[in-house]
Amino acid sequence: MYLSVIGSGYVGTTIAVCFAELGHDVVNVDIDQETVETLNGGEAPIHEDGLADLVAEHAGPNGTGRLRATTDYEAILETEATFLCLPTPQRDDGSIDLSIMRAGAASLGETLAAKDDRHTVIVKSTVIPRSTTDTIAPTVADAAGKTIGADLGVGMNPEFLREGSAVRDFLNPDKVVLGADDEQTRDVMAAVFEPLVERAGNPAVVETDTKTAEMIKYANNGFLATKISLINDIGNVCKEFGIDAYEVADAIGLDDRIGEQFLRSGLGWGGSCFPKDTNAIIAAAKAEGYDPTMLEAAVEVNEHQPKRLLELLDAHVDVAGKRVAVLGLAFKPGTDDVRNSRAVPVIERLAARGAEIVAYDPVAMENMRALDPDADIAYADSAADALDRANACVVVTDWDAFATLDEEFERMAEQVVVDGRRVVEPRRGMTYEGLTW
Ligand SMILES: NC(=O)C1=CN([C@@H]2O[C@H](COP(=O)(O)OP(=O)(O)OC[C@H]3O[C@@H](n4cnc5c(N)ncnc54)[C@H](O)[C@@H]3O)[C@@H](O)[C@H]2O)C=CC1
Ligand SMILES: O=C(O)[C@H]1O[C@H](OP(=O)(O)OP(=O)(O)OC[C@H]2O[C@@H](n3ccc(=O)[nH]c3=O)[C@H](O)[C@@H]2O)[C@H](O)[C@@H](O)[C@@H]1O
Repeated sequence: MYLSVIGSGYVGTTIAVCFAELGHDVVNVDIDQETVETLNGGEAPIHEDGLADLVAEHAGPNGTGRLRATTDYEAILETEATFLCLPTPQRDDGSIDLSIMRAGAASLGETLAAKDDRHTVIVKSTVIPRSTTDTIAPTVADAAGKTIGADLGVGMNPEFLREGSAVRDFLNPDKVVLGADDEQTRDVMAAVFEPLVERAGNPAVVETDTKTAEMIKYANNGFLATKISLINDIGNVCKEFGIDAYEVADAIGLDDRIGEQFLRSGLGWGGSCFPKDTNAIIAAAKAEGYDPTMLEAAVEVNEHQPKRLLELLDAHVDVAGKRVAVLGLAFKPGTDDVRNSRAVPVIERLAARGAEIVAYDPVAMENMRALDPDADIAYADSAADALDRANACVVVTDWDAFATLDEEFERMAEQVVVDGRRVVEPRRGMTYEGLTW
């Protein structure tokens, strides 16, 4: 099929190149000229394992030609279905901001006004229940001067990929959720995903309506975020008793009703989605008159973890005027994304204490510098350089590279290490504190 994907970020680029890999022809529409030129040059605009090879294979001068990018929405006219992969950030009050989705939907509708045959729009972005039917579909239809159902189908297909394993996750899903409110749209969505379902060994295909598909996404993220906050809450209890929360987690993970994944207690969750999606569904539920206590508690525990890390540091070092090494800036290993990274509140608290901050991350330093250009942070070329003459070290991201550090700690003025991610091996002469172990 000939598909269009609006938005070429972590999700849009990943699904566009994977759809090309699956045999579809794809045009990626983005407003960012640099992103478009990077893709058309056969290079990946984001750092994701396996993405660069697929982009080189399908886009650019030496590619199959199945993927191209443009800033021109008109390119959508020749396609059969369009995925909307636009940002759905949070407002200051935590509620979802659909303004970018509405802008993209309006541009899409204006373009579709010139199309004669039926077109299918598939919302990929994470949107609160009823957004597709009450906001996005009407915006497209009004701008196109078309009728939902007759000449316009609008469906919802939530995405579950994780950053750092985006390509692998998309090509090996545990489920494909097809949210549609009419059979014709559902059939088009099933046809789009048919090559993926076949290649991925027949994962579950969940066919439902659009608002249920929207909710499945929030429930998925809400459950995962709450699972992490629960193991962090239990981890904080363990710490008070001098118990290793990881030993406890290993044991309870053997119960297949709990499962061993997402039991790594520590600094908690960051990223572009868990924070905004938990806040968005909380705000949406409250607007409907229900107060989701558990989800609110998950957010509260998560916000507490950076504070606990600094309390452990304070117990060993008064960092005022002292050099503190921050190891890790990305919100998790395997990505250069710093959106809502736990490094941000940790660095804020260190700065508030008057510490001299020197940070290192294998790939995310440029993004952190761009996120907060005025921050008084020195950036080191290596973990060893960050540790040089430091009076303390806090570990924020569980990069594998930090697990092998050993004699580098000799360069510290004082070997005080507070580990937020259970990644550093304690060594002789080191004052080591684990956040929940
Ligand atoms: N990042 C992730 O791991 C996942 C994100 N999602 C959801 O997918 C959606 C997109 O997220 P990301 O890909 O992370 O966003 P992103 O910020 O990485 O990419 C968004 C892209 O849209 C482009 N854009 C903005 N306005 C536009 C417009 N009017 N027309 C065309 N392009 C426009 C931007 O230039 C950017 O390239 C969000 O709703 C997010 O919650 C869902 C699953 C995973
Ligand atoms: O909607 C999204 O954007 C995505 O959000 C998460 O994916 P992602 O945020 O990329 O990364 P995760 O691997 O889920 O980690 C999220 C955060 O939880 C933290 N985490 C994860 C696992 C764990 O055991 N403990 C823990 O603290 C990580 O450090 C990270 O800060 C979900 O896992 C994806 O399924 C979803 O599609």
